[in-house]
Amino acid sequence: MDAKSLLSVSSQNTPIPSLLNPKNSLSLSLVQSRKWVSFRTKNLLAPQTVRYSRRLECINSVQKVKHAVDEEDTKAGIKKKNLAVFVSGGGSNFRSIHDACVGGSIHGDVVVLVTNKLGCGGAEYARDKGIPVILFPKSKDEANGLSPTDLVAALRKFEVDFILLAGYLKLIPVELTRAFPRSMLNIHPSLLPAFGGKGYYGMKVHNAVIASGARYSGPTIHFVDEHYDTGRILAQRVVPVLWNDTAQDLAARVLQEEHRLYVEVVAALCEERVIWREDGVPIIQTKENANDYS
Ligand SMILES: Nc1nc2c(c(=O)[nH]1)N[C@@H](CN(C=O)c1ccc(C(=O)N[C@@H](CCC(=O)O)C(=O)O)cc1)CN2
Ligand SMILES: NCC(=O)N[C@@H]1O[C@H](COP(=O)([O-])[O-])[C@@H](O)[C@H]1O
Repeated sequence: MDAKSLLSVSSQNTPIPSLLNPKNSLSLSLVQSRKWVSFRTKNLLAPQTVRYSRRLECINSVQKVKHAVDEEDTKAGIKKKNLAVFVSGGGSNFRSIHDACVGGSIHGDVVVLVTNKLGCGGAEYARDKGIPVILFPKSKDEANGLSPTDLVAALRKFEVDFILLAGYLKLIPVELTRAFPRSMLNIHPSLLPAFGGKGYYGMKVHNAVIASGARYSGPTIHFVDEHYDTGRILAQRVVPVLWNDTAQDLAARVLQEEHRLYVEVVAALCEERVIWREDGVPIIQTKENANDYS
């Protein structure tokens, strides 16, 4: 079945997640599994799809177009990275990262979205952008969710390089942390290790910070291990906590900084500028000076 017929097939909501995976180009495979959640194709002409439709139109000179696409896929000899984003809520960090990928400031593509809430804002945004959505984990009210081993297999099929947790509220099982060593990040809305761990998510974090009288807060981005919020810290930003701040005021100030920080850090990750110090602490090589780290 060639790509064009796959495109028409997808309009019947048949899942063809690999369609948007740049690695599959014209030899697209149809994923025959009732467990995939298909994506809406109404806005299939999202930027990355326009690039593929150009490839479809130039089928007779695929070598020239493919070469052009390959140039887009490598930057200074570095392969473009495939990203999986995990969300449970509105997905504003996911949108920031996706926008940065489309705009080119992140040398990556969001190839799949994973969520435990199919109706959340992040999943809706993904479907509107033609990004495949996977339900994880299985639960009593979402029986169609994937098991950890099925999820690892699905992420391998998408050739995912990095996993980015962005407001995902379930514990990532050890099957995933072992399958993606030093390749999974999470963003947390406090200066870890303070105000982290089980029970610390969303507004609960900001309420605790305000109640503690802390004068500073801010986002932390860390690698993910098998426990909540204990992985190696990669980046932090500090924002002030004002004397008359409500938890909502603080949440908004931290979230604004999250959007900036996550895009900066994922850009460094995709450009292979994350280095591991001998003591196991990850650091970021600055874009401007290869001898300077943050
Ligand atoms: N293995 C890991 N999994 C996850 C991590 C991690 O560091 N390692 N980070 C979290 C994100 N997170 C904080 O950044 C976090 C999310 C949720 C919770 C929590 O207490 N969840 C509740 C359930 C909430 C719900 O279902 O609505 C709970 O487990 O009781 C703490 C921290 C993502 N996964
Ligand atoms: N402990 C995890 C946690 O609390 N994560 C937080 O959830 C929010 C998700 O917002 P978003 O869905 O708009 O990106 C963000 O503030 C993120 O730091």
